[in-house]
Amino acid sequence: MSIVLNNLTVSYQRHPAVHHISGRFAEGDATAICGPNGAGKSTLLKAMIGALTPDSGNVDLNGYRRADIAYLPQQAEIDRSMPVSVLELVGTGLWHKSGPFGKVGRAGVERSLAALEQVGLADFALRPIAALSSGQFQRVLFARILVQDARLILLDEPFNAVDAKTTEDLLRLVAQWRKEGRTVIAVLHDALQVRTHFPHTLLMAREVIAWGDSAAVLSEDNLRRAVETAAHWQAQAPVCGLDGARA
Ligand SMILES: Nc1ncnc2c1ncn2[C@@H]1O[C@H](COP(=O)(O)OP(=O)(O)OP(=O)(O)O)[C@@H](O)[C@H]1O
Repeated sequence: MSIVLNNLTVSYQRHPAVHHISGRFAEGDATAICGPNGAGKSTLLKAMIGALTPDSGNVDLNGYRRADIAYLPQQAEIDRSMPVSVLELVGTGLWHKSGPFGKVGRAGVERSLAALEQVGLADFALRPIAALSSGQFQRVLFARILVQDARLILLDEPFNAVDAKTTEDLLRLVAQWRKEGRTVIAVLHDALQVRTHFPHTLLMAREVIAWGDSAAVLSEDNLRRAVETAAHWQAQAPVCGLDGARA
């Protein structure tokens, strides 16, 4: 079962952010989505979860329902002033079982605590989420994905503003998800990370620049083409750096 993009176009106020993209994400595979700032990467993920409606084309989820998809937005999109504890936030990962206002129950609490243990934050359960550092908060969001137990995991820049140790720990979870046969799709800017942990890459600049084996896709030539394509509609366009840094 794979996820297929059929000639997908998604626009904001009729300006396409994703333009005629076709291709497929294989079941159980880990794919990175790379490209310059403003290339439409986040827009693509939002279209995949149904938060944005395509102007044309479609996303064929091949039977995945919304409850089968765990989606991690960019941290900047999450309101951390919400008065909820770490444990409560992790428990919302069970929403597809408990309903939006439902109680998670003892089993749910235990599952959430186990997930927090797995991300190294067992002692943080009762703290307010506002009191966490960026890296700790990202660990909590990964714990939420663990309890959600989704077949398809979409991550938008999951290691942004996260230190090396936390990134390493969270990448271990990604490796575990791959072993468990889950499909992982992550927007990333670090080419070294992509090559090491994600066998396939979609390099995009509104349209597909290249899609396939990560090492081949992240060639200097393709990265240059991504920047050039983006330069038509953007003054500045950083892209995956070959040295692993955000160029
Ligand atoms: N809510 C919105 N309303 C209008 N335009 C938007 C909106 N969100 C994104 N855009 C525009 O759509 C384009 C693609 O944005 P998107 O956030 O998908 O890119 P991205 O590749 O994820 O970028 P980045 O690497 O900077 O996160 C950009 O030109 C952006 O300005």
